[in-house]
Amino acid sequence: MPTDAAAKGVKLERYASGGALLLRRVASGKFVAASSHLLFRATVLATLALVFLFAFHYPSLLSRSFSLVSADASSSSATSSRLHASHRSLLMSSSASATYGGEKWDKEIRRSAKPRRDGGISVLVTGAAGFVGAHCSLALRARGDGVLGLDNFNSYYDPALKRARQRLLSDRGVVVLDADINDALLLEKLFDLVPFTHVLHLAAQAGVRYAMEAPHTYVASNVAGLVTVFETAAKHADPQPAIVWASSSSVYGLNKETPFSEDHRTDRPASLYAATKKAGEAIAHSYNHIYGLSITGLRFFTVYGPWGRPDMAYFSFARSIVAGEPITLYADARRDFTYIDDVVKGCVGALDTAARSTGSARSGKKTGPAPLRVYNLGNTSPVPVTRMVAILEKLLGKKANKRVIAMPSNGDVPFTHANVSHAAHDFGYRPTTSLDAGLRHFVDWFVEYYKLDTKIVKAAQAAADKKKPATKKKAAAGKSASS
Ligand SMILES: O=C(O)[C@H]1O[C@H](OP(=O)(O)OP(=O)(O)OC[C@H]2O[C@@H](n3ccc(=O)[nH]c3=O)[C@H](O)[C@@H]2O)[C@H](O)[C@@H](O)[C@H]1O
Repeated sequence: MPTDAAAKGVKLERYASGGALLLRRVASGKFVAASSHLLFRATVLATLALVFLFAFHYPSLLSRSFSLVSADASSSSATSSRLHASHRSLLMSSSASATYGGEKWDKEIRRSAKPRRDGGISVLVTGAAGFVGAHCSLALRARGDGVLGLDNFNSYYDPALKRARQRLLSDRGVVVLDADINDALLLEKLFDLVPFTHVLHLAAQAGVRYAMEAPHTYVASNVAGLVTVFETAAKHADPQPAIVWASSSSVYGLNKETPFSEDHRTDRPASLYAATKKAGEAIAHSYNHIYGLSITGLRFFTVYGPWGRPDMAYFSFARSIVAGEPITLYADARRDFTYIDDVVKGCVGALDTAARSTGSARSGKKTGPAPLRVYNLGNTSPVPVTRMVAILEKLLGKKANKRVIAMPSNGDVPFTHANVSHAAHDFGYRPTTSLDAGLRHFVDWFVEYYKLDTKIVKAAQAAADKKKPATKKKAAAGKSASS
């Protein structure tokens, strides 16, 4: 009996627990039903919210108007956010979108692009809020040419500086659109509105060493973006414009022959940046060959000056010297530093001597061969980076906290030196600015732009002038001192 009772007890317990289980199952069944209902409602709501957000952020896809591209101006300079932001902004629009088109917009574009002198040219400048782009746009506008700029304002470096350049251009009547070179529809729209005689294509992902951190941004901008510009110019623009674009001294890569001449080997790039520029030169060849596009590539040599790029060594060193932060110098590095005004003269010379394209977007045929040119735009006098730092120290009145290390394996090359005889022959390119004179212009601008203590800097510059022998003093005073 005790065993029976015990067995019954176990059974009862089983029934009881079975009942509880049943009850729990019934309850959870109701719960599941109730939750699926809720889940269903939540999904519907979330879908509606997403559709709304999508429509709000991407009006271009729904309305067939054109979307503006602009990078997140407030993003920090931390590498990860820079990487993310610049990659995103190369191909996508960000939260700050707006629409293109409309009578007023068309009128603004036409007004900006219209030459104001007889025989003036009409130039679409890509990367117009960039360093070289802004200077070239100003120079073209100053002599009465029509200029329309575009720039994606990505945050590879401080977009506030790009906006300041945009304001400078706007004050002189040059419109710089927030737009990306990968936006083919926008480019087509611009070519529909304006019969541009020239495209000065300067938009690119710059920087030699950053290519190791963000390789795909280089492909998106320097390869895909370049193709989009060539495609539109070749197949849509009527008439086809002549194109002048920014290649780089970095294409010489591991070349050891000096000074670097356009005839030297360029098939051993040392960085991905260099490889994308070299790819650009090959792509230019094919568009010239097939479509009769007149194309000129300019190999820039470490361009510096006022309104420059904060990622470049001379600029970031100046900031670090002022802030008392250490700088790292790569031992024995030398560069053919080239002053911006000299480079601008080279760009304008290349535009003025570019023969017309020979193709037709309508027929898809070319009437004959069009020119394909490439030129070095350098200073022809390499200077050790240590010397560049010494000049900055003198001009800023402060010693740098230097750390010298062997050049790391980061895509850098130890030495550049341009032979510019082709550019000199074809459009009279003659660089005339010494590194002392050019850095002085840079420091004057730097001090004013960042509202630094001018008194300290002026005193340092006066002291430096006193120490100089008379002939050098004269050379440093002029903007176009000989190098
Ligand atoms: O001619 C070009 O085609 C390229 O020029 C520019 O590249 P670079 O000549 O490498 O300029 P930049 O970075 O200012 O370094 C200058 C020097 O400082 C040395 N350098 C650099 C950094 C550092 O921390 N320490 C250092 O010694 C370094 O070893 C170098 O010797 C453009 O950025 C590039 O976009 C492209 O246009």
